[in-house]
Amino acid sequence: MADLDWREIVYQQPQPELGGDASAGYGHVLQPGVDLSHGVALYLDDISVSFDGFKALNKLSLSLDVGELRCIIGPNGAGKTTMMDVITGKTRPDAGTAFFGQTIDLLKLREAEVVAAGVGRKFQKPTVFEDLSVQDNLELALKSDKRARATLFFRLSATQRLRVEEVLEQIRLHDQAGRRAGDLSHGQKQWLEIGMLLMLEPQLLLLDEPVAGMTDFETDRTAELFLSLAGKHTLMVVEHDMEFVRKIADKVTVLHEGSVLAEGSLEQVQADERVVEVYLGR
Ligand SMILES: Nc1ncnc2c1ncn2[C@@H]1O[C@H](COP(=O)(O)OP(=O)(O)OP(=O)(O)O)[C@@H](O)[C@H]1O
Repeated sequence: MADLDWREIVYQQPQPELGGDASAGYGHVLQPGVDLSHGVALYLDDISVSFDGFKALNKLSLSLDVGELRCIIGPNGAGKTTMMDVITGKTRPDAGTAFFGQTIDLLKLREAEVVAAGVGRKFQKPTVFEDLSVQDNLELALKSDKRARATLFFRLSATQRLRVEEVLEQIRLHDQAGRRAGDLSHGQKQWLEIGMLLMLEPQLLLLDEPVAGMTDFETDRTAELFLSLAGKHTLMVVEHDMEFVRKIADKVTVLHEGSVLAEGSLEQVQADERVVEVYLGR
């Protein structure tokens, strides 16, 4: 026992009941990594969600490979936000299956548990702590993570500092570390919020309209950032800006009326008559 690193002991713990009580203490938060051994990061099958009889999702099936950067497009009301709500535990579907990796049944987890399992979600509007510096925002993200709190307890502050530096480089705000977050541009705030998610080292990142309101320069920088994150993380990007999608997309999924209408390269889906009809018909 004495030869073992404490962190190894923690992360090798047997799988706790993932559907267990979020307040159950460290037994709950010390989850082993998501099992990505079969190359699938996210698996949704036959998901349906109804709001007062209206089907926001209608037998939606979709899967993302590990490290993939998937763009999700579709007209207003297609069900994109609802799909992210299902993945993150905000909305429970009436039917269907949703797995994160091989073993984590997302439909049994609460929102905080989904985050702890390694799913980060970025909403459209940036929500950084405006009065804190860029660096403090990143540190705060780490401190709010229960896994990190466990490591803090064991004084791994050097590791944390290193992580902050790494993320500052990734989001290209290293020369802005001491700046008040409220004084950043809109795009920089978005990057900072993405950085706050990255502090928790999520396997899967869900990004909702990340370039809305950005300048062309910021949009290009965001494309570079996402391309650099792909491979290390699995990314699901919901976006209406087709120029941005063109810059980053490998595979594109088109949602319409709560189901997958088409899937393929951007060129393939844009050439699909059903897709053209859905967009032009509005
Ligand atoms: N809580 C709710 N109650 C009732 N209807 C809802 C609710 N949430 C979503 N809807 C409806 O479900 C459908 C899908 O909405 P959703 O927000 O998922 O679409 P979307 O593809 O994200 O659209 P947008 O591109 O406009 O953000 C819409 O018709 C919406 O009005």
